[in-house]
Amino acid sequence: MTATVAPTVAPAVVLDGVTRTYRSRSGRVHALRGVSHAFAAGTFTAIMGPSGSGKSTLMQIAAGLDRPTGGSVRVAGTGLAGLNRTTLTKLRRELMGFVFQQYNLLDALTAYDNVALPARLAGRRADRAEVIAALEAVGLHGLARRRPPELSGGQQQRVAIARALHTRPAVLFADEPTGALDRHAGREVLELLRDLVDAPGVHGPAQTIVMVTHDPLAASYADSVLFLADGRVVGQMERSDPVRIGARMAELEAAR
Ligand SMILES: Nc1ncnc2c1ncn2[C@@H]1O[C@H](COP(=O)(O)OP(=O)(O)OP(=O)(O)O)[C@@H](O)[C@H]1O
Repeated sequence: MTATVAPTVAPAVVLDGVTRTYRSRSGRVHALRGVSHAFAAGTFTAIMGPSGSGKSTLMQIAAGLDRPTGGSVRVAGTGLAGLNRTTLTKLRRELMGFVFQQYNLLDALTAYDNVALPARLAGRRADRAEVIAALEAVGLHGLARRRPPELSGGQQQRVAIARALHTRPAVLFADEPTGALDRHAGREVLELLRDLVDAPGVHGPAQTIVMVTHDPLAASYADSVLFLADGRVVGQMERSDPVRIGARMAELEAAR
């Protein structure tokens, strides 16, 4: 009998024993105390935890925006340690996309030009078909000529997602992407993120997403939720509902 071996896909992001210590006036702050985790390619992970648990630090380090005090980070097979700033910036542009609570769009530019901007800043010509494809992927093709003030908050966030996707990143980092949106617009953005992982045929290869959030509803769209407390991973929950996720968060808050 032949054993069936599941195909192994290299993880998009691997953190191995990552520590981060900040020096402050009141002494040392251990923001991360040894975090190891592999974010599988083509999966959507939410990072949750009480305020100050290390979520932003983890995201910054995974994205090469900050360096760990100890341990290592690999993104799409490349170790970030020892890369100089220029190489790291290039790697970030090529491998990573970012979406934040604030959309960070330029009001003077159309949606199309906002999406094309990163390629232009990198000295490349933005491919028209690819920009349109990115806008189509977020459901905004018909609004390509509008400027951000002529779009709703949810539509603006979708432009920001299209801008992040345009470079076809190996991993999309999202920091509270629905934090500034009302519930309805927030759900639409979360459904879009979910679709990017579920429907690779429509949008290109299955997207890897790492999202920091305080919102159990947002986390319920992820394949798994990684819980942090006091700089450590204290649990992981496979795709779950907002009530269970919220209950786990309440336990962590109560234990502080
Ligand atoms: N630049 C810094 N200098 C000193 N301490 C810092 C710095 N950045 C973060 N910290 C500390 O590191 C710890 C983790 O912070 P971090 O911002 O990663 O937490 P978080 O889980 O993202 O919090 P929040 O949910 O409030 O955004 C906190 O105690 C914070 O005060």
